[in-house]
Amino acid sequence: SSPPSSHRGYLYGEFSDPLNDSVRCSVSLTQSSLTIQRICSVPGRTRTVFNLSDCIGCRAHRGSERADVGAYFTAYFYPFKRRWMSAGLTRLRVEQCFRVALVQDPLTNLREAERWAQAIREGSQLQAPRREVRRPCRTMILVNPHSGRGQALQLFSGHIQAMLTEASVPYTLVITEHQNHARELVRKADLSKWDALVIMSGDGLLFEVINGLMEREDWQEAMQTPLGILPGGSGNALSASVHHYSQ
Ligand SMILES: Nc1ncnc2c1ncn2[C@@H]1O[C@H](COP(=O)(O)OP(=O)(O)OP(=O)(O)O)[C@@H](O)[C@H]1O
Repeated sequence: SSPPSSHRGYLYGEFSDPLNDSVRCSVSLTQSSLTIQRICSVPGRTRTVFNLSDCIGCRAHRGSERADVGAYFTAYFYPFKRRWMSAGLTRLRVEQCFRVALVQDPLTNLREAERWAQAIREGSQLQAPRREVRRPCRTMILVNPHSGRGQALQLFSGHIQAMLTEASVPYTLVITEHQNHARELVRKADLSKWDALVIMSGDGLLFEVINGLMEREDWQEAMQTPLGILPGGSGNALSASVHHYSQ
């Protein structure tokens, strides 16, 4: 890789494809976007632009092979795309990984990958004015394993867990064990430990959590805690309404 130049809000570098070292691309980061241009002699559609407002996170890491001196940074985007055979737009996950091999020293390469990852993370946070929760967002996630067809936990580990890791969201998972478990927990919890409470269930568990918050002595302050709902029930009417009105 050639050494990147940087000045206010701008970073430029040349990296290789992690799967094929001979495929190289130039990457430039501005305050609002990440542009990837494939370096090749054949003209064509080789330029891709990602908005940083669609980026949920970026991490730097070493390769899986010990002998690999290169380091990597991977950015996770969720741009709106048209799903095949579907009329509406939906957010689809796109992962972009780059190999940094400036020098033969793995640590220097890792430091450079970290620098890029941090710049992309900071840029994406600045581009998301609607995100009101602070970062890192310490989250308590309550899952009712019996919600819907009993698949809420499976949905969590299949879809949500990886997104939280990619977005560097530290979380504590609580699997409810009985009716009113969430209500009692929230009523007594030290809410200063959490920046957000997220419920993965149908409507019933959110109802419990709101009741638990309202039953506290400090309910006025407690009700300011950001709440999130991930559809895990059968109907998910509340979750669909919240999503609809938040657009
Ligand atoms: N481990 C548990 N065992 C039994 N009941 C539970 C448990 N955890 C939560 N509950 C209770 O189950 C009720 C129903 O949960 P929830 O609304 O999440 O699922 P659902 O009824 O399947 O979803 P939907 O409302 O979409 O049909 C809640 O009111 C909650 O009190």
